[in-house]
Amino acid sequence: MSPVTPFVVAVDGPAGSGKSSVSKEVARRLGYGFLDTGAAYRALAWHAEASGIDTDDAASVISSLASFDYRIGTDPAGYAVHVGEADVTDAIRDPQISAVVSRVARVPEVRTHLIELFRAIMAADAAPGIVVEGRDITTVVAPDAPVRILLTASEDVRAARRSAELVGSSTSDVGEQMRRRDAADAKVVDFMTAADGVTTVDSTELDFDQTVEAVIGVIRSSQPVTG
Ligand SMILES: Nc1ncnc2c1ncn2[C@@H]1O[C@H](COP(=O)(O)OP(=O)(O)OP(=O)(O)O)[C@@H](O)[C@H]1O
Ligand SMILES: Nc1ccn([C@@H]2O[C@H](COP(=O)(O)O)[C@@H](O)[C@H]2O)c(=O)n1
Repeated sequence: MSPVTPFVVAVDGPAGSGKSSVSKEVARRLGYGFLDTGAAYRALAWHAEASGIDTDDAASVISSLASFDYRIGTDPAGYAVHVGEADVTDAIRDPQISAVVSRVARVPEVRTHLIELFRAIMAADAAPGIVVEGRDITTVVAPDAPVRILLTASEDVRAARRSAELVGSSTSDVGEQMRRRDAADAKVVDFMTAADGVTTVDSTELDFDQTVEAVIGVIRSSQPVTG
């Protein structure tokens, strides 16, 4: 296993639970790096579609890894995702990518390849800590992280928050797409129940700032008091 930076904050949870937005803000406030792992699966789905590959065909998806020139920064203030020369930061959020991303994420060779990449990024990060978020971070990518959090919220609240971002989409359609993606992803990894040693932060009744503070509270309570 590759080495990881000394202070990793691992965050997982279901779709729309706030993993990326909350983790990014936590990292910004603490001066930590931020790694959005879902962006890599999304970018690979984008790359496969852009290359005319059938994302249902695992062998073709695996072969697309050879030309997958993926780059993501860890500065929470300068978040950007590139595949080759293309800036795909916005394109990978398209509902069309959300609809197919689970197909590439279920391929074991893809997961092995990307998990190695995530561990290398974590190990190379120069910040004093790094907040890493995605479906399997507390259980597979960084099971030994000193802080492990399952960020969640009720299905209705998650659907309402996500649909508020998407112009022209009803909450019920968005909720249905999230349910479908969570069901597909849950066949690969469990992100609905907290594993041993993982702290649950439920933001159903919290606003964004309260959720960020709750996560920072968990991080602070897990650090030894000095001085
Ligand atoms: N506590 C909160 N209160 C209000 N809005 C929130 C809260 N937490 C997150 N949000 C908002 O909910 C939306 C979904 O959050 P985000 O995209 O970070 O979720 P995610 O878990 O990364 O989703 P996905 O796995 O689908 O990428 C965003 O618009 C975010 O600003
Ligand atoms: N650690 C991860 C992260 C993501 N995935 C897959 O990617 C999809 C998109 O992730 P978002 O966090 O951006 O929503 C997600 O639905 C999973 O299919 C993963 O498998 N493991």
